[in-house]
Amino acid sequence: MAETGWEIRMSNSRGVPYFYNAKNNQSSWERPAELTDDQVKSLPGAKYLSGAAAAGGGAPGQVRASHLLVKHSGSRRPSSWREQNITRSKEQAIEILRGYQREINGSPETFAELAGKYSDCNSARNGGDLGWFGRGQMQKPFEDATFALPVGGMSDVVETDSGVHLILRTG
Ligand SMILES: N=C(N)NCCC[C@H](NC(=O)[C@@H]1CCC/C1=C/[C@H](COP(=O)(O)O)NC=O)C(N)=O
Repeated sequence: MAETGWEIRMSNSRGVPYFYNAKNNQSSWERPAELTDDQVKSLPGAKYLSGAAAAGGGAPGQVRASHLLVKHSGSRRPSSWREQNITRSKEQAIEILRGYQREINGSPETFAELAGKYSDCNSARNGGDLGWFGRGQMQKPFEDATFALPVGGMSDVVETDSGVHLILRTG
């Protein structure tokens, strides 16, 4: 809990984040006026905030996305925080990712939770959030898939040299 007592929780009923203060048991759909941008971004649960709310939006032409990456033996770096030496085949990686895709079933909250547990990218610590990026920053298949999604949209399986991904566009 941050020193202010505020944290961000996901409302199951509405499927959107809200602000909760455990110190005085106060909750609010709107961002508390006393919190600065930096304070909001570092609150517990900030990963649930949409792009605009969490990081004050990106520059024009930028998008924001989260991803769930499953690496395989052919990945450019077949190692991650989860597994020192990744030996699964690409086919196995796709099968595993399809399992997560079924469990996510279109829910951004479940996406963030599964990415946080299973993604082979360090962004797992932020529920898969990669922040804002423009064209030319990510590998092309990932960039094209993200820019083709509507905000809130989820990709099918996308392949890059890193492995296989599910992408959720958040901004
Ligand atoms: N701007 C942000 N937040 N970070 C820089 C991203 C650099 C970019 N990365 C990617 O394209 C892969 C695929 C999509 C996400 C991503 C994440 C990779 C995946 O893991 P790795 O294959 O590296 O072990 N981990 C970090 O880079 C690149 N041009 O290589």
